[in-house]
Amino acid sequence: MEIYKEFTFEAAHRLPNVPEGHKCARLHGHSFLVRIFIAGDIDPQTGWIMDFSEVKQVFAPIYEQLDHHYLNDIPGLHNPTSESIAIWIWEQLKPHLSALSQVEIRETCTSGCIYRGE
Ligand SMILES: Nc1nc2c(c(=O)[nH]1)N=C([C@H](O)[C@H](O)COP(=O)(O)OP(=O)(O)OP(=O)(O)O)CN2
Ligand SMILES: [Zn+2]
Repeated sequence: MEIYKEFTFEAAHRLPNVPEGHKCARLHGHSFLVRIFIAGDIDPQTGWIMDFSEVKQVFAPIYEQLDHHYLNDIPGLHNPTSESIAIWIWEQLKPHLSALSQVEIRETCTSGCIYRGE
């Protein structure tokens, strides 16, 4: 079974590698949505896979780096596409959350990506 915890953060970015004239080369912002998925078995004692608040606690320092920041300034996010952000979050989170199974990013209401570590 999988559980997820959802977060939203506000951030600005621009995409430096898009073709000339592409709208995303210009500075703009999004209300990003992040879903952190955890896979595992239900503990018969607690009745849960993991406490949602534990996911929140582990994600907190990563969240602080993202919320109300200019993403291009963050080391490792010089080209902050949804894909790069998902991989960046995965690489920071996985060492602290071994049951992490998926990171989902939604950049707009209609656009996003899912990363499962490969
Ligand atoms: N594969 C990706 N494509 C695009 C990314 C990305 O991260 N990965 N990012 C962007 C821009 O950041 C843009 O802000 C979001 O894209 P888009 O869906 O085109 O935004 P719109 O709100 O304008 O979408 P409409 O459906 O056209 O209204 C671009 N591409
Ligand atoms: Zn954008």
